[in-house]
Amino acid sequence: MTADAHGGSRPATPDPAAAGRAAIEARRARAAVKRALRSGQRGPRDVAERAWQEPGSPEAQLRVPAFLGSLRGLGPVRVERLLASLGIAPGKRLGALGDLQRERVRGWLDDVDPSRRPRLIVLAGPTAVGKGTVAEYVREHFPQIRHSVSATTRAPRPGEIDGVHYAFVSDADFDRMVDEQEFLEWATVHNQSRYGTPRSSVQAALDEGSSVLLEIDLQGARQVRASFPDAVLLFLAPPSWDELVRRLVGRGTETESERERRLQTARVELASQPEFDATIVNADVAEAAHEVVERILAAEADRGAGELPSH
Ligand SMILES: Nc1ncnc2c1ncn2[C@@H]1O[C@H](COP(=O)(O)OP(=O)(O)OP(=O)(O)O)[C@@H](O)[C@H]1O
Ligand SMILES: Nc1nc2c(ncn2[C@@H]2O[C@H](COP(=O)(O)O)[C@@H](O)[C@H]2O)c(=O)[nH]1
Repeated sequence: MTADAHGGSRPATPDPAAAGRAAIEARRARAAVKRALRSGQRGPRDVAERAWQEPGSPEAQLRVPAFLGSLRGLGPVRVERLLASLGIAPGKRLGALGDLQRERVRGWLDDVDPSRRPRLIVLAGPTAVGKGTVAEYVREHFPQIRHSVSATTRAPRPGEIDGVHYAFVSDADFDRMVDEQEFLEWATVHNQSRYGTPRSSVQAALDEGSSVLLEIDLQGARQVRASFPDAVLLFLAPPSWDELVRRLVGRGTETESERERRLQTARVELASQPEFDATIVNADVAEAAHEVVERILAAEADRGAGELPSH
């Protein structure tokens, strides 16, 4: 609103050029969602859930026929029949579906690809090998894969955001979370700080049909292996020891003594590679991230991950 000559207010003058630019941008964003669906880079379940969680998103603005028509093997005739059987009008946007229609879409998507099951994926490896960097690439390029946000008692590094990179908690809070069995696994890492994977958010993501990536240490990986035999354990290895040290020093976030402590743990972690389902060498971030995703997709197509047992 802007003030008028009489001190009142009136709606801001519409700016047709700005509105036109916004419309073009929105169209582009919807086209990107359709491309990702067509290429398999994003799954239909992920797109639908995003549409229902974020009403303003490009996913929510996508019309249902455009959404369905982007799935492999669905031509216009099958889309029309499907819309009729799901009781959805052709002009409807994905985000505007009612609860019953959403349930019908979910059920149909589950039937379409019953072989695909969400999996718990562990990405472990020595300090500074690039776990966080590779996980970030996966997060940016493959949003259908969820990432668990761990709780930790260590202090945030510059630029780290509470709730995004970690939930930074006090020792007392961590004790309480352990007592209340809130962690799916937890460990004291590098003999210094405690880190744990929250059980409830991981279970929620699996329930929504998404695989979940846990970026955790070797002790955590072993606990996951023991509790969830279906989990896939990936080991990220450096091209060489010298390169690992270069990356640790280059990151510049630890003191000399902290680096020494981390490198001691790294030797133990490197020796544990045979315990993992696969080793991926992180020479190039994009290549390593694509290999991680290929392993996840192969595991999803392989067999189901059951409910998380309570322990
Ligand atoms: N393929 C790569 N080539 C060169 N540098 C890389 C590569 N991958 C990661 N790095 C760099 O290595 C450093 C460590 O990466 P990152 O912090 O992701 O490691 P990490 O395994 O998560 O470490 P930590 O376990 O200590 O948290 C960063 O400076 C990052 O930019
Ligand atoms: N067992 C767990 N290990 C975790 C978890 N979250 C992170 N980590 C690992 O800790 C080290 C150090 O991390 P940094 O951020 O302080 O450099 C690294 O190996 C992480 O993978 C967790 O929830 N459980």
